[in-house]
Amino acid sequence: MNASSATAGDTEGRARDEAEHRSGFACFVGRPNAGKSTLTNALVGTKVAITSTRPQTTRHTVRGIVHRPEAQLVLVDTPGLHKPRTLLGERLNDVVRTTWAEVDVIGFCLPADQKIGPGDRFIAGELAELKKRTPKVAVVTKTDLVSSKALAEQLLAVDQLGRELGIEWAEIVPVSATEGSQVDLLADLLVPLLPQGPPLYPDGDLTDEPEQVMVAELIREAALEGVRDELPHSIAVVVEEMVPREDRPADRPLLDVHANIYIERPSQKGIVIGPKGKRLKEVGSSSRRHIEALLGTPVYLDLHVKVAKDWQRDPKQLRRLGF
Ligand SMILES: Nc1nc2c(ncn2[C@@H]2O[C@H](COP(=O)(O)OP(=O)(O)OP(=O)(O)O)[C@@H](O)[C@H]2O)c(=O)[nH]1
Repeated sequence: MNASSATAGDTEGRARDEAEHRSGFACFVGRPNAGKSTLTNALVGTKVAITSTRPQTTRHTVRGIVHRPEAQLVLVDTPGLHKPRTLLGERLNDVVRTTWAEVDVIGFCLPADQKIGPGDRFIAGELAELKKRTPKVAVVTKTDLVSSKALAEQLLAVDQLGRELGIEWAEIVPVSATEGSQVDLLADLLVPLLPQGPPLYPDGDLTDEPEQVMVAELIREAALEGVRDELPHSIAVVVEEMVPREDRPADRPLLDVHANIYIERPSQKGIVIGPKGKRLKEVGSSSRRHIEALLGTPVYLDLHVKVAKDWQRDPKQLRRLGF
């Protein structure tokens, strides 16, 4: 084979590869605590979405990106859809619906260890109403927590739920995100449901969430650890500034991060700060470690606690806090 025919063959091969490449957006929906964030992390292979044992901790739409030679799957992680009680709750549900309308495939997460309940039916009902014919994959999560008999029953129940509501599942996939079981299989099954197209993001990108938002989420996650049950929904974090410290030697950089933790009532200040500032210090040092790991640079973290009175019910404050 001479040089020119080899080149022509290569070009053809590349054109064929590009024609077969698939790319698109997927989102996981499901009731709070269904395991959506953990699954996103397991698929992407790094900590991009915030997980916690508390429900409704994912406020921002975080994208994780799964890179495959033949496909790129962009995961959009939404807050849990739930019956709204406050203005914030309504806004969150709007975010969820807007996301659903934009993605190429929806993964509906149902935990294997809990019977299908009203929360799941509420979401399934909304999915059935979706006008666009977006493929829906039922993902039965946390399979490590149940016996194979219980899992089989749950898979049947999910199938039945689809029949009742007129949803045609493209697939029903059992996974365990914490054990990494069937996670790759799920990606394999999602890819063919994406439209053909070139990669949407540069190779190697894991998320396009602005760094400041991710840093704020890491601080909020740390601030939520071990606090009273009513507090989580009252905390918002805004990173005001991230600037490299001047006059540092090139081999010893330092990034100054200034962030505010907002609470709703003055009475909550003590909970966040703790006796003699002990809790706030812990929040600072634990989130700083995560931020340094995320950004790959030493960080000086300057944290302040501020009261934004009843921010969840105030449209102006919600906008300022990024909702
Ligand atoms: N045993 C087990 N636990 C899991 C698995 N996936 C998630 N969890 C746990 O379930 C809890 C909730 O998981 P998340 O991923 O935060 O759930 P989520 O659906 O994103 O929750 P929201 O942000 O509230 O909507 C956490 O304590 C996870 O560690 C799994 O595969 N196995």
